[in-house]
Amino acid sequence: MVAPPDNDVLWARGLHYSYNGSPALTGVSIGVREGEILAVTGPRGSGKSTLLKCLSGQLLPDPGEVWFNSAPVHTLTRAARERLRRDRFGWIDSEPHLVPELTAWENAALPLLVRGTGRRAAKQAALEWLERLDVGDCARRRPAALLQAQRQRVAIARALAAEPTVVFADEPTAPLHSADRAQVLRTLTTAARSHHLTVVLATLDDESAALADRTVALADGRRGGGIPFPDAPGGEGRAACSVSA
Ligand SMILES: Nc1ncnc2c1ncn2[C@@H]1O[C@H](COP(=O)(O)OP(=O)(O)OP(=O)(O)O)[C@@H](O)[C@H]1O
Repeated sequence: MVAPPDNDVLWARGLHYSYNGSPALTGVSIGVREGEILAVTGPRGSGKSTLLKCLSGQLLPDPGEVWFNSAPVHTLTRAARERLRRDRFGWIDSEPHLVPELTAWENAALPLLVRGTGRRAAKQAALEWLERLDVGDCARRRPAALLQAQRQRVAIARALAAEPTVVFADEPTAPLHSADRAQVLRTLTTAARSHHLTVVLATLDDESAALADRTVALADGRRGGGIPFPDAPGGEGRAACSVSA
């Protein structure tokens, strides 16, 4: 096993993953640099979600290696991977999946509370993020009393309030209308830049991908190629793409 390059917070090599014998990833390698926003694009079924789940330790590649800093995620026990996800990673799904019995602020504070942060500090962090995401006035309501778009904003606040090292966002604006989509994505990317978070964003939509520093395209579980941005001559900067298959 060879450790990843120093400037990659996440690094994966030769990822394969199959669901009941049906291949979803076939030899994807990728490096994600600290503090960058990386968009993973590709049509439905191309393997974006599976890649994010392998990178975040939810799924174990077979075969393949995933490293988070100097930790070989693919060799960690299930309990160690769960700790890593709880303490260092945030996850935003295309559906909000909130706890129905808890209010919006309690949902947003949940990862901090689980991690042992005091209730007052956790509440304050949750309320700040709910405000930033324009759902501060929903803080005391339960999910059933919220619109789907409001619930999704609460789920995004929940991922960011815990100040993870890496945020995995799997089509995070899918339940939002297009006007909301741009605003929420901008909030997410601005927050990532100001808090120096690394973001891996799976998206079907070119507008969302354009907010990223780099884009990696998947097709049929393999690398499709990076989409060059106009302001990145020579394939460097925003267009540089370290995925290979
Ligand atoms: N739980 C599962 N069980 C069986 N097959 C699955 C499962 N999840 C994904 N797949 C299959 O794996 C392949 C890759 O799916 P994946 O969800 O990773 O792609 P995706 O690019 O994220 O697609 P989408 O945009 O629709 O979410 C697809 O063929 C999909 O049908």
